[in-house]
Amino acid sequence: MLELQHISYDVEQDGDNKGILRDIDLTISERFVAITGPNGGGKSTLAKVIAGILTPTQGRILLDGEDITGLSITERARKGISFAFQQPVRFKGLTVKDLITLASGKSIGVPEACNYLSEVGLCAKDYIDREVDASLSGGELKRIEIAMIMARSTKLSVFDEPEAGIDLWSFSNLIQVFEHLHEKINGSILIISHQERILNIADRIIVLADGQVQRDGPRKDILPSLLGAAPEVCSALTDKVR
Ligand SMILES: Nc1ncnc2c1ncn2[C@@H]1O[C@H](COP(=O)(O)OP(=O)(O)OP(=O)(O)O)[C@@H](O)[C@H]1O
Repeated sequence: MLELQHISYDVEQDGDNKGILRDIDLTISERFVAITGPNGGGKSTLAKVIAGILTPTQGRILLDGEDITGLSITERARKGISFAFQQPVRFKGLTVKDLITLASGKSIGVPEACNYLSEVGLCAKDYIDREVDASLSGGELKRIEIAMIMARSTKLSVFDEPEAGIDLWSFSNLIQVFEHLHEKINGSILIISHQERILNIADRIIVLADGQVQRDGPRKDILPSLLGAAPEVCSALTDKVR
């Protein structure tokens, strides 16, 4: 269970303090939680604060009751937080199999590594020995990153807009991947998304706007109002996958 207690994140702008996150209080224990809301609302910043990439100006973060606010990304990863970037990282010199094996933390054979690739819709034999370098497309890289997170199977997996940079055809496969993850993952998935089809598989939806939690509740209570909602939320929901 992840607890965010009075989390604020300020930046200095033109000599003033600008509140990017403002007094956020959330407890996340559901299996699949989506964070959505208008552009610039603070979603990516919140994901980075959870992963340990940014340190909050105020507040505490607890994972299963343990205060992890002062821990680095690596220490948090060890405690069981995985983070998938909007723009995945390339690892020159390592193959796809190397990365999946590293992520799983144990020695796994080619068939098992291939299973993870198949689950994210990649034809395993074409990818298993490929180097994770600039020759992979953004969508391929994103799916490899999701396969790594599946192999890690941590307490909390955070995905920042997994749909970004993925074509519509691959996006349909990605939805299936997340539906599958929802069924089989042991921990929680926290996913930042503007996509109705992703929000549609969430147990809970949190709407972040202007650095604050604007709405929060079970999908059935939040999604209908979002779909008929304020213009800026609607455009944020529809603008993203092109
Ligand atoms: N280091 C920084 N300095 C100044 N402003 C910042 C900084 N980091 C973030 N911001 C601003 O904070 C706001 C929130 O940014 P963030 O990326 O968290 O939004 P988001 O909800 O993820 O947006 P999107 O839906 O467009 O991805 C934006 O207005 C952004 O420009």
